[in-house]
Amino acid sequence: MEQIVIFDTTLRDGEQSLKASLNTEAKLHIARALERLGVDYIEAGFPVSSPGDFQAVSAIASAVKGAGVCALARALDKDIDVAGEAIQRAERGRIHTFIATSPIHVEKKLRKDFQSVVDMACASIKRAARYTDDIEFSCEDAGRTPREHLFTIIEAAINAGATTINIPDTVGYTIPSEFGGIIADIRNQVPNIDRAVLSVHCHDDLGMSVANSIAAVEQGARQIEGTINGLGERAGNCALEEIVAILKTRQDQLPFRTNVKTEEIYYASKIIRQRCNVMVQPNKAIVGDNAFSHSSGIHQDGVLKSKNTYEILAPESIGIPSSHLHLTSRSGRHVIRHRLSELGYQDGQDYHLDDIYERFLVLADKKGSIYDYDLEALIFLPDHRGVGYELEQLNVISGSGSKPSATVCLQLNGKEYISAATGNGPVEAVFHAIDSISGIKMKLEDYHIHSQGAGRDALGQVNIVTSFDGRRFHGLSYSTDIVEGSAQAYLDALNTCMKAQHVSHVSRKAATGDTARSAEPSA
Ligand SMILES: CC(=O)SCCNC(=O)CCNC(=O)[C@H](O)C(C)(C)COP(=O)(O)OP(=O)(O)OC[C@H]1O[C@@H](n2cnc3c(N)ncnc32)[C@H](O)[C@@H]1OP(=O)(O)O
Ligand SMILES: CC(C)C(=O)C(=O)O
Ligand SMILES: [Mg+2]
Repeated sequence: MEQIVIFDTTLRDGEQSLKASLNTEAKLHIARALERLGVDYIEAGFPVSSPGDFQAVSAIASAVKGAGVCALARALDKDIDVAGEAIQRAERGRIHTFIATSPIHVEKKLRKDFQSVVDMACASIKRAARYTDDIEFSCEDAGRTPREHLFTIIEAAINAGATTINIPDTVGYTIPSEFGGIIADIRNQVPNIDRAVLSVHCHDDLGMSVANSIAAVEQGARQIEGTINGLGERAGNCALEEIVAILKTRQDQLPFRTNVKTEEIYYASKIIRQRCNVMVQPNKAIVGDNAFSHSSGIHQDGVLKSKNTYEILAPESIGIPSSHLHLTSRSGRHVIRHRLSELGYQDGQDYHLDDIYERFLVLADKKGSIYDYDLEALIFLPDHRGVGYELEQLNVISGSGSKPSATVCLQLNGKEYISAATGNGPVEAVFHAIDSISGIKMKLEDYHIHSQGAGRDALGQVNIVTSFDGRRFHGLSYSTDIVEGSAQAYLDALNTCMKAQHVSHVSRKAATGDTARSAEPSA
């Protein structure tokens, strides 16, 4: 199988797009991750641009042994000399020199004619040969350069000593069939093209950088340039993790190999996110948070039955420990049972799926995402529906300068009961209102609230111990709203108390004919 050379320019083109440039330490950290990943070349920087970048490129050239280290230079003697010096210590040092070839760039930016550009390119390549025999030449804005000009400058560059010819679509202007056509024409029309490796460097302005690079490979390009996470000028560069994953997944269409260790992709992506302070969108191919996460019930069911129903490559092959089944109100029963069984709970023994699923949907509609602790809360949360007081509505007014008050609406046996009360705080006001409905004044012995999970959508777990008539009752609730959670926990204790009252009432009556206090509502 033929090899595709993977040329990483995260530290050069990627770095150009950052709000703050990287220091040597950060660049070295990223370079190590890229070396671990197995890219063939690391374009470490543009040494003439600043003393700091010169230092960073030199440090990477000294430290990295597992990849070639490349330095960028304009077609100017000064740039070439500084680049040559920076890669001096590299085991495999490359100089990458470039000059724009499109009429727009030549005339408007460089303010030269095309022949001067060809001359500058050849002179800089010859100068680079003083430092290394590994010389890359790029025709900047090749995507908008007339074919004849491309053929002319490429032939001249190879004759001057360039060993890699790079065709950048600098402004991401071309479409795949067009870009593939440029590569095919270069291969067919440039007489000495076999003496160089043909490379491509695509930008993503129209979202086609990866497709254009693949089209180029199909037409004979053998080096792909890009960045991890698709970092780079404007809309970014071709995302190398996507290229490598495509080549791995579609061997049937693209029989090429790379030296990249795909299991290192996720690690490199994370290091680069953190060091560059640029996160990736959740739905980013290969490395986004959702790239291996399944959210809808039908997909989750499919993946649980056979992963390849919805996964075309294994997350482990990218270095992601496993795919993730994201629980939302679009999830179905299969995935709930699966996750609970992974957590050690058995349907029928610890919970009843239909029952928990109904409550799962209510919570998921409210919270958005459901985590393991939410599921566990659903198991342990007592369900008094239909067998005690249920909270219908709760309104609380609380703030500095006013006495906290609460209006509570409860339901019991199909009837609604409403009461309002004040308290020292909103929770006490709620408890007073509940007391006035039930007519049972439980004593609050203990009240604990703690967070299940972190973040703004964490669940508040409320544990309450009350006492009444010499007995203690435990109340528990989980809620995203701690006042509502307190009401639910208090009702839980109240409902248990009412059951106990009923039992003792019946048994006492049976034994003595005594009339114990009834727990019927007073409102
Ligand atoms: C497509 C790309 O990504 S190319 C790489 C782009 N990366 C960068 O520019 C990052 C690093 N750049 C820098 O630090 C600075 O721009 C430097 C050090 C390179 C140059 O700084 P300055 O000398 O102040 O020039 P400035 O950046 O303002 O302008 C660029 C000059 O280089 C010239 N130039 C641009 N490309 C080339 C080239 N490939 N070969 C020769 N000259 C070039 C421009 O015509 C302009 O020349 P002028 O001053 O005669 O008009
Ligand atoms: C320096 C060159 C290769 C470049 O980054 C571009 O043209 O996009
Ligand atoms: Mg570029």
